[in-house]
Amino acid sequence: MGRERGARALQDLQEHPCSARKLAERAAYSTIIQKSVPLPLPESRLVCLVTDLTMAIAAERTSQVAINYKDQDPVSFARMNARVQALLQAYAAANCHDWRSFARWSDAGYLRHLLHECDDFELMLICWKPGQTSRVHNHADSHCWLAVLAGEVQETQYRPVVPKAEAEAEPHAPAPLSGASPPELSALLLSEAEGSSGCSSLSSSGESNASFAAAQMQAQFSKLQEQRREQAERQAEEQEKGQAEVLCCDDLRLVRTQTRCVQVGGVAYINDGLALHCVGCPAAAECPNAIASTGTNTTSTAANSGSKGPVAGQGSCSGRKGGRAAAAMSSSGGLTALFGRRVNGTIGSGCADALAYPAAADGDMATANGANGWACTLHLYAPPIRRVKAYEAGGHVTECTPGFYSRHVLRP
Ligand SMILES: N[C@@H](CS(=O)O)C(=O)O
Repeated sequence: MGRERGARALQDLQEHPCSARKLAERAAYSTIIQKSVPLPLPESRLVCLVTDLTMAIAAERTSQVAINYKDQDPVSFARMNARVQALLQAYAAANCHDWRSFARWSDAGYLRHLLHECDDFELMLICWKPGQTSRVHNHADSHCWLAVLAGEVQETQYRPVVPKAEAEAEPHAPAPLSGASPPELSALLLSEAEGSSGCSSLSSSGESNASFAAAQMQAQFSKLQEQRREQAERQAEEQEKGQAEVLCCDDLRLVRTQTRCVQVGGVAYINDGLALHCVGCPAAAECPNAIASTGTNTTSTAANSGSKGPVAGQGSCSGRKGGRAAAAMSSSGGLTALFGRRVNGTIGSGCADALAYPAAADGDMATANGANGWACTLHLYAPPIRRVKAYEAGGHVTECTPGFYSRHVLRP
C-alpha cells in the first residue's frame, strides 16, 4: 500500500514537476535525506532545479543509454541537452539568490562547492574572483554544462597540435582530440540555431532542439567534420606564421582555438569532445563592470563594458536570500581544491589532489556584485567527474581527482 502511494506520488511528480506540494510528497518517499545546514526551503528554485535535472537525466538513463559524452546516442543526447540547458537557463535567468548562501570566494583560487551528487550527475557551484582560472583540462568523458549566476566567465579552448610530419602524411585529418561525439554535434546544432551572429553563447531556447531528426543530425555532423578539417588547416597555417598561441606540456602541444565569454544568465556546454579548455573570471582590467544584465548575451571577445549588476531580490524565487551559510566540510576535512590555478602562485603547480586549501576569509563571504567583478557559475557534470587530466604550460599532463571546498545536500 505504502509502496503504491510512493510510486503514485513519484509518477505524479514526474508529470507535474516541481511544486512545493509535490516536493513534500517526494520527500516523504525518499529513502535517505542527508541534510547539511542551511538548506534552502523545499520550494526554493535550486531544490526544484535538482529535482528537474534528476528527472531530465533519468529519463534518458531508463532507456538503457549510458549517460556520458562518449557513449550516449546522439538523439538521446540532443533531447537531454535541450532539457538540461532549458532548466539551467531558466534558473540562471530567474535571478534567484538561493545559491548565495552556499557561495564562498577565496584569494587563493576559485572554490568549488558541491550542491548535489548522485550516480548520474553532480551539481557544483563555483566561485571565481577576477583573474582566477582553472587549468587547461579535460572532463573525462563527462558532459558539462555551465550557467553563469553572477559576473562573467571566459572559456578558452585548446586543441592538440598535429605534428607537422603527421599532418603531411594525412593532410586532411583534423586534430585527433576525440572522434565524433554527440555533444559536438549537439553544440553545432545549437550554434546553428542561434544564427551566425558571431556570438558564442550556447544558451538554448529549450525543447526545440529535441525535435532534430537523426538524418538531420547526420547531415550536420558531416558539416562539422568539414569545419574541423578547415580549422586544422587554418591552425597549420597560423603555426607556420607563428601566430597561434601554443601551450606545451610533456610532449603535447596545444593551440588555442577560441575564447568566448559567457555572461550572467548564459548557459554553455563544454566538453572534451569540443576541446580541452580552461575557464576563468576576467581580471578587472580586462573586464570593467563585469556583471552583465540578466539575459543570454555573450560576446566572443575578452573585453566587456557597459553592463549592469543583477537586481537583488527580483525574480520568482522563494526560499532564503543570502544569510549566514554553513560550509559543510567534506568527510576528509573538506578544504580540498582542484585543478584551479592559484592566482598568487603560492600553492604551486600540478593537480591539487586533496590539497589543503586555505579557508575563505570572512571578507570572502561577501557576495558577488557589479563593483567587485566576482563571478559565480553553476556546473553540471554528468556523470560526476572522477578523474581529469590537467595540462600545465611548461609542465606536465597530470591526472587528478576533483575535490571541493564545501559539500551540501540539496535533495528535498
Ligand atoms: N571543470 C572545472 C571548472 S571549469 O574550468 O569548467 C572544475 O570543475 O573545477
